[in-house]
Amino acid sequence: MQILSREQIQAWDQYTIYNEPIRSVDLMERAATCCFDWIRAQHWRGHSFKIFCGKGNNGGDGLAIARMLLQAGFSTIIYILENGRPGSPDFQENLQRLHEITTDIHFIQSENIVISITETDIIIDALFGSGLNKPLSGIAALLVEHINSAHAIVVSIDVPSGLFLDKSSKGHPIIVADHTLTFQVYKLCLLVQENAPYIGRIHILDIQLHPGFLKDNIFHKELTEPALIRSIFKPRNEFSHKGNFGHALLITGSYGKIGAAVLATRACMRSGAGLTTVFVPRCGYSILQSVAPEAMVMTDENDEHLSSLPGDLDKYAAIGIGPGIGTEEATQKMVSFIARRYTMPLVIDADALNILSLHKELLTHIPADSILTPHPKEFDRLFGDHTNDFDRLSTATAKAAELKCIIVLKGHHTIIATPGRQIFFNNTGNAGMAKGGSGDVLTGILTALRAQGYESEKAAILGVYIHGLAGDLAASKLSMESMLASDIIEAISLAFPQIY
Ligand SMILES: NC(=O)C1=CN([C@@H]2O[C@H](COP(=O)(O)OP(=O)(O)OC[C@H]3O[C@@H](n4cnc5c(N)ncnc54)[C@H](O)[C@@H]3O)[C@@H](O)[C@H]2O)[C@H](O)CC1
Ligand SMILES: [K+]
Repeated sequence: MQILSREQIQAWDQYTIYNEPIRSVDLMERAATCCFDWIRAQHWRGHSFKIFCGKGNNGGDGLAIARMLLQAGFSTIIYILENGRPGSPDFQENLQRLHEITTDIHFIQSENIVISITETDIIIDALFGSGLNKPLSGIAALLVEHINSAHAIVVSIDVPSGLFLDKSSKGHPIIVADHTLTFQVYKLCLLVQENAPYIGRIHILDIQLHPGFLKDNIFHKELTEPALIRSIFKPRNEFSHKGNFGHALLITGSYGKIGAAVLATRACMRSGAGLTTVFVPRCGYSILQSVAPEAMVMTDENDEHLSSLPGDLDKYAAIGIGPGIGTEEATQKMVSFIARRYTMPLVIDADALNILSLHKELLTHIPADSILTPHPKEFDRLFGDHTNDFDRLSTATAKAAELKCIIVLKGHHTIIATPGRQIFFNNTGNAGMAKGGSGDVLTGILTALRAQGYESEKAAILGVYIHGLAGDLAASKLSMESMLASDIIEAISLAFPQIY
């Protein structure tokens, strides 16, 4: 699914009106009908509706929904946030239609907001949608605060009012929704971590905007969906042998962090690599040999941390480096040598990223098409502090292009930024994966996919998806609270069949 900017969504609206063709007010009616159908399907009994409308088209949607609820017999009161100016034409048309069936329409025009909201109320938030042009202030801000301090279920239409679609709304007044009914496609503001407190559960309503618009335009942001994943996935040929699936090398572990090596190794083997070799300090030898007997183990001359190279790097189809390696001076030298001399793409994670942050000049040397997998803190160490997720996204886009690398910025919707300035938002995974070890598992999966011949960009999109899907399967069996990174590895076997 493409993710459109505010301007693109407005253009799509106009394209539909012109090409379907359909009158603007009828498109609003279609959008409102989708919302009404969703609301009715919730079977909220014993509740009454309080609908808060602005005077733009988001408010127009609210008025149309109010009419439908009243006609279906639901107790409904309408509140309009007055701004002293006429509403949009479609708002005015819907106000007139509503006047024909109710007088329960109230205008909010003073800072003294006395509307009582109880726990049995359902709030429909149709104050502002994609037309928001500045942070809410004055009566609008007070109204948002009033709604947020009540304990009613809040359903936001299109976006929670106060959220900008494409830029940060940090620190501004924003409705805290339980459900967001958004039209046609995801908006960027519904995918970034910083807005998680406001958006509740997202429901995409198909209001049948004209499909021609998607064919006639190019988009740079996309949600990864099963169809895309299936188009990337390469089924195994029956006549293949282990040599066809590549030899993966994992450069991992230090004293006290051999677990990271174990997790990355086991995830790599579970994700289809033909052969897996793991390079660890000597203290990791017996551990790896006992918990990962299918892997080959090579040890550094040092007991506790890595300080040398694991022989000839060119014989491996893919190399993953970083989980648990620490940042000892000798380890820094080893990472620096590999970053400078190796020419095939690497999967670079965890402490290897921290080492790059300590020697930023290395960034320009890392092999093209390498996959970097930072979480937000590692990302900021690499590329500088960011105050919000939108800025982080812009930097990821720019740096992926500049360094010709794939940047996998880990989060609720992990972001994959490509050298071609394309951004993919992953849509699998859950909060149960926010635990130590999950990242090591991802490194193993990505290295395995690279070893099997997937190009880096495809390996990143597919690997992040599989990782999240395995996490979802683990959570459904074991709960988000109790699942461990090892459980994600076990669930990889169940995740693959789901994308065949
Ligand atoms: N294709 C679709 O997605 C459809 C969307 N619909 C709905 O229309 C809104 C967008 O409507 P629009 O009139 O462009 O904008 P808003 O209703 O969000 O508000 C605009 C209104 O408010 C004023 N304003 C903006 N910011 C502020 C502020 N901070 N304080 C005070 N006033 C502000 C602005 O000047 C305008 O007057 C979309 O979200 C959908 O809900 C269609 O119904 C169907 C198709
Ligand atoms: K809204």
